[in-house]
Amino acid sequence: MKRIAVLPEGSVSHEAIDFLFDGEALDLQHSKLISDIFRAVDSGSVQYSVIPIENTIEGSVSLHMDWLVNEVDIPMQAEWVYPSIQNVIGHGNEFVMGDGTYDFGKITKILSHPVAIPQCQNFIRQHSPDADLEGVNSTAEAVEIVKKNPGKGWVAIGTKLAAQKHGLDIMAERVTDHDNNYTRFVLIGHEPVSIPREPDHVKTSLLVTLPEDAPGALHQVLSAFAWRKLNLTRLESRPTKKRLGSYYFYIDVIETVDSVLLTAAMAEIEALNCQVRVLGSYPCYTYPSRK
Ligand SMILES: O=C(O)C(=O)C[C@]1(C(=O)O)C=C[C@@H](O)C=C1
Repeated sequence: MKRIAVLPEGSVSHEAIDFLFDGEALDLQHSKLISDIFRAVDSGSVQYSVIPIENTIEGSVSLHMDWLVNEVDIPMQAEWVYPSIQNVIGHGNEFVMGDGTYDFGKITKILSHPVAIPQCQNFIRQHSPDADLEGVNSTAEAVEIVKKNPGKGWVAIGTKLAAQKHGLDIMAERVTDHDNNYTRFVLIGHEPVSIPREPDHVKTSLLVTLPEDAPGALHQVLSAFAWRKLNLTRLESRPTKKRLGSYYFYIDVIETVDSVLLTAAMAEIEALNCQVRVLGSYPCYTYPSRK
């Protein structure tokens, strides 16, 4: 049975890993902190860890991308996209009105993961503009905190799974600003992983650092992919954190790392005095396609 570190029961990450393995029995080690989830592979307590890296509404989960690059050296072994369906969860009796609907104006505090709160801005602005907003370690933790604090007017933004686990009410369903709210997850680990279905495609993630003061260097890097007709699906700059104005480029390519074309492109980029680090070459799965 695969041992996998993941955020607490009822988190979006938990729902997402169950989807990836399609009901396969897994030995899930739930941890409260994403930092512990990153470290779990290196400490040997698990084979793989589940890391959310990008969201449709919020974009990159920068903290997690930075951890992948700066804090650990663990390859990505699979990527999948899963819907982040967020709901308002609370002790319904604190807010219920005579007609059975909820008075969201009575909400004093909304707790959730800092990435989930901005996904629901419109709902919050419209229904509970005066509520305090508090970011916690996961959507599941937010639901647990609300459960333990009845009578205070607190609600959480989280999954139905978490509401069920803690016996709380779903006061409003699907409250994200856009229906197509998906999160991209990666599985990191030192060994390739077997997943019980065919991937949609294979991708390689590269981290490219340009030489200093080299005008046109990024253009030349991109040309190495372009003239080989290699399909890039992500290009993002992040600060190297070494000095202001110094960046690395995070590049995803739809190709396996050992393909002739990508090997040649990487050699060309290195010949430009760029540093190239392979963060992983892995199968990708898209919800809900099940090949
Ligand atoms: O808090 C959770 O439920 C998580 O799985 C974490 C996380 C994230 O870090 O992006 C995952 C997806 C959600 O959209 C919001 C939060």
